[in-house]
Amino acid sequence: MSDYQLRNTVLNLLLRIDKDNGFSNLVIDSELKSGRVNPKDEGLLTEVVYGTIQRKLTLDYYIDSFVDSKKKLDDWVKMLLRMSIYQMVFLDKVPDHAIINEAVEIAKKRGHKGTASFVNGVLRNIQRKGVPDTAEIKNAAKRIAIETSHPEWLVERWTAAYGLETTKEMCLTNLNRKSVSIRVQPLKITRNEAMKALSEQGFEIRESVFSDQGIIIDKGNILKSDLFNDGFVTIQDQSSMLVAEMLNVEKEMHVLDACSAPGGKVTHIAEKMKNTGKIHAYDLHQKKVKLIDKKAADLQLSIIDAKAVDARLLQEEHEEESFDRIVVDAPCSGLGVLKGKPEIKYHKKESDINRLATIQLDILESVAPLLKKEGLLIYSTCTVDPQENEGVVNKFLDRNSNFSIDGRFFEELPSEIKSSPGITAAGLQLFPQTHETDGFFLTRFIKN
Ligand SMILES: C[S@@+](CC[C@H](N)C(=O)[O-])C[C@H]1O[C@@H](n2cnc3c(N)ncnc32)[C@H](O)[C@@H]1O
Repeated sequence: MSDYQLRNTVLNLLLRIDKDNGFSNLVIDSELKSGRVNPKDEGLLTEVVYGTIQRKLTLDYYIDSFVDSKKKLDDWVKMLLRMSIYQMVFLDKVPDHAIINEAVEIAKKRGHKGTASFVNGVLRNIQRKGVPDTAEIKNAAKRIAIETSHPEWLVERWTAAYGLETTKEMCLTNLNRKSVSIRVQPLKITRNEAMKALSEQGFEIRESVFSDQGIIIDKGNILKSDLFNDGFVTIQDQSSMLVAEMLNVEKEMHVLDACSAPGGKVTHIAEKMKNTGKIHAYDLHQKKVKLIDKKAADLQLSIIDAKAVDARLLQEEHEEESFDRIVVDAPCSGLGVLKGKPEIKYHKKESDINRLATIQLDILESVAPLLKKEGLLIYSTCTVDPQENEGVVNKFLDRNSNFSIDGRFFEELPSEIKSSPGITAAGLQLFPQTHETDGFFLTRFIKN
């Protein structure tokens, strides 16, 4: 693949992610798996696609200061400018003149001579004058929003909840690439055995403190390893591993996972139960239920019964007090996973949060009667938002006096996390900047 073809592919991927609301990680993975991209170019392709999405608002701020606001740009022209400026400003692998020449070539082929000279003019101007200084933006929230490419409403919302410094740190951390962590399937391999095998294959790895099944990968592509392809390990963020760790399951228990797809946590729970007992795993979408079945089959776990049912209607499926443990890993705004799925920050609206908080509470209330007395219920989300997290927990407690937060939850947390800044009476909010994880919330209720 020539440099020109590589840049054209990057542009196509970016347009696809933008137009179809596609998840960047899925779109990139499928392109890399297609075999069309030369392995030596994989790093640059991934970096430019992610980086351009991560920095979209910053890049648009730069473009706006060089382009007349009345000029209407085609989507592809704007995206071509964004990806070119991203490389010129934030990467130093390719010289500016080569980036500009290739952008002009693409513009010539996709548009006409006029488009090419417009693209050339904007990029040469930026090369000559440099990008505008964001320090001149007086309003602090607006400045963080532009500098870290987060929508202003989100910066204001986080600032109100966690303060300006924490918000700034969180927004900056969200610009970093996501670290990969994996979980071993302990019925097939021990963590030590997996670590030894990975080290021998040249991976740089560390033990996770979140789970005795967890391994952090500092270097190496796990998707290409036999351990992954043969179902000895699965990819899971360390924060998500806490759910099964804190659920305290035992062999032969009866467990409900109300929002289960694609099956990351439910398979971990099945491993903890040593593939004995029964887990009922639900998800709203039939298509996604297939993903749970596939993950369970890959990991050779047979106790998971997956079915498409709206979790708000589970009282029609099961009798009261029939489960020892319940997990509600609720649909949420996903604002904790912006490192890996940066496009989420542009698609989410503040009004989505009200709607999601209602669904989260409805699901909790629907499954609450199904839990046995003294049973444990974990509520978790992959978001950083006080309304969806502590807010939903407190509303649930107000309306369900037979439930309380299980105080042992805080004692049982891994020692490295016990004094985490995100601990409140309602549970544990993990921030992306604190423990090398996604932003994640979890808490444990006990039924009295
Ligand atoms: C955070 S994800 C769950 C991730 C999963 N627990 C895992 O570890 O792989 C939330 C899931 O809830 C599902 N969902 C959304 N609304 C639902 C509902 N009313 N009932 C059941 N599942 C729902 C979504 O389809 C999505 O797969």
